[in-house]
Amino acid sequence: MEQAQQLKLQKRCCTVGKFESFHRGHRKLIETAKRICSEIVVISIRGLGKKIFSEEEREKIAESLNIRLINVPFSEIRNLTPKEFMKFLKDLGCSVLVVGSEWKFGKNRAGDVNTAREIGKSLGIEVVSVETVKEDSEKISTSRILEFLRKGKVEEANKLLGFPYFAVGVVVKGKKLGREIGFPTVNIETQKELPLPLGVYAVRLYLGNRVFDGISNYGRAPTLKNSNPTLEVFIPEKELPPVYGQKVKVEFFKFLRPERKFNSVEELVNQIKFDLKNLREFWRERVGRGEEV
Ligand SMILES: Cc1cc2nc3c(=O)[nH]c(=O)nc-3n(C[C@H](O)[C@H](O)[C@H](O)COP(=O)(O)O)c2cc1C
Ligand SMILES: Nc1ncnc2c1ncn2[C@@H]1O[C@H](COP(=O)(O)OP(=O)(O)O)[C@@H](O)[C@H]1O
Repeated sequence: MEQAQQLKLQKRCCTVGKFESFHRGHRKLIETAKRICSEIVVISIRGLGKKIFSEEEREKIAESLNIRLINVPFSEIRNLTPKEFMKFLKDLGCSVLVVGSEWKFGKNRAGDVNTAREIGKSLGIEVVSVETVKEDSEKISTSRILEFLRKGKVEEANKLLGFPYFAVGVVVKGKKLGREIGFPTVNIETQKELPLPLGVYAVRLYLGNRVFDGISNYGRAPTLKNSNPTLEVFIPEKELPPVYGQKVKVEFFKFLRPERKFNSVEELVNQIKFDLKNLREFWRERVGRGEEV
């Protein structure tokens, strides 16, 4: 084996932060770490800031990135001085620390990358800093992504994330009214409250090892039900197998329109037909732009 490769195999790269969303900034850190180390540990400080994924969803992302995710409550580390914090990393077996250039750490955020480098020398931890990843001259952050999601700006949020925003949930029984009006939907109980405005979205449904393009209504269905906000997905031109109790994933691509209360079922049906036209248009444009289908 080549010597450089052998050295890489012995190294454990660690990276520290909230890591709520694994956005493009976070992923640049992980990619940098993967070039240096064979093992990557993401030390995720919990209990700070805004959330856009459930814990299980974050674990799924970590799995897909082939990294080890260690969740550490903020209360456990909040009083550690920079020196104590670096010692904590050493005890976790970190030989390299990969962080963003603006990273601050330790009690009262007293330490920065230079402090880490200095302390790291005596502990045998190499510190690698990564330049801030920006979009439109502004740092990519989970709170920026959340702002976009809250406004229904799904495409903008996805651009910062670097992957489609998604929700995992379990298929539950609906009222079966959808079937009566010609649009049977899969009703999904999500693990988190969606930060999205109530309305209609272009989505992709992952069911076992099958993937379906679909349209979802996230809302109360005020025309027929007036329920608590529920995520429902209709798959055009496909008959789905019975899936109650199954875990599914829904990826969001575009907000098509806000949810409305219609005066009659006929009006609702006509609107859904129009939504389906818009959905087809959306996928066509996406293919036209050369984005993956
Ligand atoms: C694409 C789509 C858009 C919808 N938009 C609305 C809407 O704007 N307002 C509304 O009251 N119901 C709307 N619905 C209907 C309800 O979301 C729901 O499908 C219906 O009440 C059936 O519920 P069930 O699955 O419990 O039977 C829409 C459904 C679909 C598939
Ligand atoms: N846009 C970015 N570009 C580069 N590194 C980033 C970016 N955002 C966060 N990081 C780094 O990722 C690690 C985790 O940061 P985190 O606390 O999750 O940041 P945020 O909440 O701003 O997304 C830190 O080392 C931080 O410096």
